[in-house]
Amino acid sequence: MSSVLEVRDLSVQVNGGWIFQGISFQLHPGEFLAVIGPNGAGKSTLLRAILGMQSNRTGEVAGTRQKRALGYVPQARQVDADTPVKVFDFVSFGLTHRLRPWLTRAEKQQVNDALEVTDCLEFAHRPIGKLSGGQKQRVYLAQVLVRHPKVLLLDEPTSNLDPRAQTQVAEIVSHISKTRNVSVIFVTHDMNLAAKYATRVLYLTQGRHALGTVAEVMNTSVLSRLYGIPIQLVHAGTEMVLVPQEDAHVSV
Ligand SMILES: Nc1ncnc2c1ncn2[C@@H]1O[C@H](COP(=O)(O)OP(=O)(O)OP(=O)(O)O)[C@@H](O)[C@H]1O
Repeated sequence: MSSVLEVRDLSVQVNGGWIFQGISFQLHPGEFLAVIGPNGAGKSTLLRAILGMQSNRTGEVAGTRQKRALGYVPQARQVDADTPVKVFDFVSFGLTHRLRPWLTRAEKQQVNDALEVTDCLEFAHRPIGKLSGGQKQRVYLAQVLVRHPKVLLLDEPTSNLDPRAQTQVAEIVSHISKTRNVSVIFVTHDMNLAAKYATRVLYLTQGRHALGTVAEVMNTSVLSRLYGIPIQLVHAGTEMVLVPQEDAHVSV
């Protein structure tokens, strides 16, 4: 199967230290790659490096000649509560070559399609500033989907959302990935969310990384190597929790 994106030996160095080093992977159509790791591990830096927005990058990114093939939603986008722009118009700003003040019938259909697949139709004519955090995340997703990207790069689209809204966003992204063959790079802190939806996981921490299926990466030996200390992976019901070895006696 041909890949839509190929990352070869990607490294970023800042102030003489490596944020990450030698990351290589191929992303296939419809794949859902979760990038996980603690604060400051370099997850956002990795997305920026893939997009060519990061200085001090070495390595290569191939397979995406057209910029619009990449749909990027950066971390923590902010829209002022008083912003009067209606959701429909906000999503239409994502259309390429939107230089005219009107939309063609085909463009309106594109916007409606993006609103529908992200479950935003019911508030399409409300001001975006008045929406909840989860609703806004879906609108940001719709704004990039309107261009029919081949790859979605989503930087923590579920942070600061309650569990129900997190699941709703992840379900929508997973559905788009499966039904439209869109590849996804989904940054999250939440390894349980990653384990539920990802076909592969890239775990970053302390300049080290591991890439593979959930079972290949989310295990005691790989995590202990990444963190450089013995780590136990404790299963608490349906959830996984990382426990440093000295605290492994903690009952859950
Ligand atoms: N251009 C730069 N100049 C200086 N430091 C940088 C630069 N780019 C990234 N960094 C540093 O790289 C590290 C990784 O940051 P990054 O935001 O990628 O981590 P993250 O895993 O996304 O964190 P979080 O989960 O908190 O969002 C941080 O220590 C950050 O300060």
